[in-house]
Amino acid sequence: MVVNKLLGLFSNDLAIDLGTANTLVYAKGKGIVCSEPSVVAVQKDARGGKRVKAVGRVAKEMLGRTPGSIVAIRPMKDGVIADFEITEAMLRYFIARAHNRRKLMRPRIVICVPSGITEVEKRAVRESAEQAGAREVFLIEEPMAAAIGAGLPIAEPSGNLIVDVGGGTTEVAVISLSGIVYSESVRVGGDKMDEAIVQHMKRKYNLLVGERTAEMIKCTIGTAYPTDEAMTMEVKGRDLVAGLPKTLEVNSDEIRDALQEPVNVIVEAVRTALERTPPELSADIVDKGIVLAGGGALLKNLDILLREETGLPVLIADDPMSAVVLGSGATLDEIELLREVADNKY
Ligand SMILES: Nc1ncnc2c1ncn2[C@@H]1O[C@H](COP(=O)(O)OP(=O)(O)OP(=O)(O)O)[C@@H](O)[C@H]1O
Repeated sequence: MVVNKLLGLFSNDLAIDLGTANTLVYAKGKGIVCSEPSVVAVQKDARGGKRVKAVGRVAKEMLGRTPGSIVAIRPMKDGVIADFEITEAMLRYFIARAHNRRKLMRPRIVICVPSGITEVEKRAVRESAEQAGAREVFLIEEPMAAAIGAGLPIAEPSGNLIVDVGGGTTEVAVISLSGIVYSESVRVGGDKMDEAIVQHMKRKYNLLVGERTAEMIKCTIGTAYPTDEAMTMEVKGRDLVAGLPKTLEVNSDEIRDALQEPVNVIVEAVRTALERTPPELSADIVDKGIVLAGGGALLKNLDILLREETGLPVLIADDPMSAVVLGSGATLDEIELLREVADNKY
């Protein structure tokens, strides 16, 4: 135990939740050392070359606010790498940050990937991490990491249903005996909810709002199921007819209607998982209920809606946004667990 602790102190192994919305890094022996939006601001020069100007929170501030020569990019889209080069630059930056920019031995890295991604996409993630300096790369499927991070007894011969609602994807998985018995990944998550709010503002008010404003509306007054009292907030955007900045008030009922379509896709994915779960494991889930993780789990009353729709108890993980990185971080301390749950097809 003491030896393990000491090894942890000197090791530079990392676990990374490379998410569509946020990237979290866990360093062995230290815990979460970095949690930043997955955004990179790139400056283009006259010859078409690209230079990374900012990464993370600073780059997210620039989204939708950049002059012509700078672009703020989200290199991950729908849970997968949309821009390989920028993802690699982002990973390199986060790895350096996690190590306080000290050049140490090349780390062993555990990276979480959505369960629905193809072998080609997996190879892209693996190569990105290798290019960014990893000595050895292990891939773990997000719902497995989320289940470990949420403290579910994944190794027991008993069914656990985990729903991880991220920015780009929602992963629904039934886990038993350290394996995924059934999984469903839909490319709908927080981003699609933001898009639905942008569309609603355009359609109903002729008001153009940016994705950051839409996200703020969702996090402030967005709900999946009616609340006791309606909430309101002021929203600023650009009037599409007059072309001028405008402020107006929106309420939680209309935002709930706007969110209905993406939220229903999530509910349907959970229903499908329940229908396809082997009966013995279904019986376990009836007792233990559904566990929600990922930032989308924080959408108000999503747990209540799922409870109404399935008749099952629904719990939200203690720290839903960190569940995936905490779960993958835990595998750095338990090499046996890592070998059991990692995708070792390479
Ligand atoms: N209070 C809140 N209410 C609703 N949504 C929220 C809240 N807080 C965060 N979110 C949403 O959670 C999403 C980010 O969650 P998370 O960090 O788990 O995703 P990710 O891991 O980056 O994505 P993916 O798993 O798809 O790769 C964003 O869409 C964000 O807007």
